[in-house]
Amino acid sequence: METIEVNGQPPHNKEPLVLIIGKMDGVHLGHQSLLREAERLASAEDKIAVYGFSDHPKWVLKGDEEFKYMLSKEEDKQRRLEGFGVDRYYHVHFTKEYAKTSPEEFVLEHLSRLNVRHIVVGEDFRFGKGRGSDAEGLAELCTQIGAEVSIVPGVMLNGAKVSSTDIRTHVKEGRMEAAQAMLGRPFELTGIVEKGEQLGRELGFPTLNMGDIEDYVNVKPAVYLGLVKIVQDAPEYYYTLISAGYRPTVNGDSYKVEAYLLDFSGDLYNRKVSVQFLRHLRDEVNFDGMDALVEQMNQDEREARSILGL
Ligand SMILES: Cc1cc2nc3c(=O)[nH]c(=O)nc-3n(C[C@H](O)[C@H](O)[C@H](O)COP(=O)(O)O)c2cc1C
Ligand SMILES: Nc1ncnc2c1ncn2[C@@H]1O[C@H](COP(=O)(O)OP(=O)(O)O)[C@@H](O)[C@H]1O
Repeated sequence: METIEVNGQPPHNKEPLVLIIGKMDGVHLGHQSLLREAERLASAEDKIAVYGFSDHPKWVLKGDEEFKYMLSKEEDKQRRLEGFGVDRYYHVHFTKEYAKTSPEEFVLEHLSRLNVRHIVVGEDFRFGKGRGSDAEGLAELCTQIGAEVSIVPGVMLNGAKVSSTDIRTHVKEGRMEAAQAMLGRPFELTGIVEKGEQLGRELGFPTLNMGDIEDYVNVKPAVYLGLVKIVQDAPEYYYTLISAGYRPTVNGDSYKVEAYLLDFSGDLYNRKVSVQFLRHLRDEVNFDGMDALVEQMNQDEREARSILGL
C-alpha cells in the first residue's frame, strides 16, 4: 500500500479511484463495512484509496484530551487498511489551518485533483469548516467533479451504532468483550519491550513492559487475560496475564502496561510485540506487601489456566 502525506491540497492523480473518507480510528466493524462497499464498487482498473484524517479534530481544535489518545496508532491503521485491500492511503494532517477548508474547497479544489469515480462515506459523515456539510452535501458537490457518492448506514449493535468513541470508552472502562464485539477483533496495543525495574523476575512473575504506547487510550487499571503476539516473520502467540495501571503495591508512579507470558521463557527486550486484551479478570489492588501480591498473582495464573484449559 502506498501512503501519501497530505497537508492541504493532495497531489494530482490520474488513476481512477474509489475513495473512502473518514478518520478510521480502530478500523472497526463500521469502517469495515465502508471497505466492503468500496471493494464492491471498484472495477478492475480502479484503485481503492482511503482519505484518512489525524490527529482528531476535537483534540486539534478544542484541546479536548479525550480525543488525544486513540484505538490505533497511525502504523496500525495503515497495516489494517492494507490487510483489507486498500491500495493507497492519503494521510491528511488535520491542523487548525486545515480546519478552515470549506466544503466547496474540499471537493472542488482538493478531491477534484484525484480522479475519483466513486466516494464511500458513513451516514453520519460531516466535513468542511465547522463540520458545515454532510454526506448529502458531499453528494451534491460531487456532481461537479463527476464522482458518485455512496452513503453507507452504520453497523448496529444492540440498537446502537458502532463508533470509535464508544469503543474508546469501553477500553477506558475495561470492557474488553464489548470493545472486541465492535472492533471485530480484540483490542490491541503494539509497541517495543522496554526494561522495567527488574522486580518481576524476583517475584517469580517476569513481565515485559510495553514501550511506545503513548498514542493509545489507557486501558482501565486492572488485570486482564490476553495474548501477546511476538511480531516476526512467523509470529508466535502466548496466552498472557496483563497488568495495566499504576502498581500501587510497589509504589509505582506512572501508568504502565506489563505482560506475564504463560509457558514462556526468554529475552524479549527491544522486541516488537502486540498485547491483545481478551477479558478483565480483576481490578488493580494496593496490596499490603509483596507476599500478598505474589499470592494474588499465583491465583490470577490459576484462574487464567482454568479459563484456557491449560
Ligand atoms: C498477574 C499480575 C497481576 C498484578 N497485579 C497487581 C496489583 O493488583 N497491584 C499492583 O500494585 N501491581 C500488580 N502487578 C504489577 C506488579 O507490581 C509488577 O509486575 C512488578 O512490580 C514487577 O515490575 P517490573 O516489571 O517493573 O519489574 C501485577 C502484575 C502481574 C503480572
Ligand atoms: N514469561 C515471561 N513473561 C514476560 N517476560 C519474560 C518472561 N520470561 C522472560 N521474560 C523476559 O524478562 C523480562 C521481564 O523481566 P522483569 O524482571 O520483569 O524485568 P523488567 O522489569 O525489565 O521488565 C521481559 O522483558 C522478557 O525479556
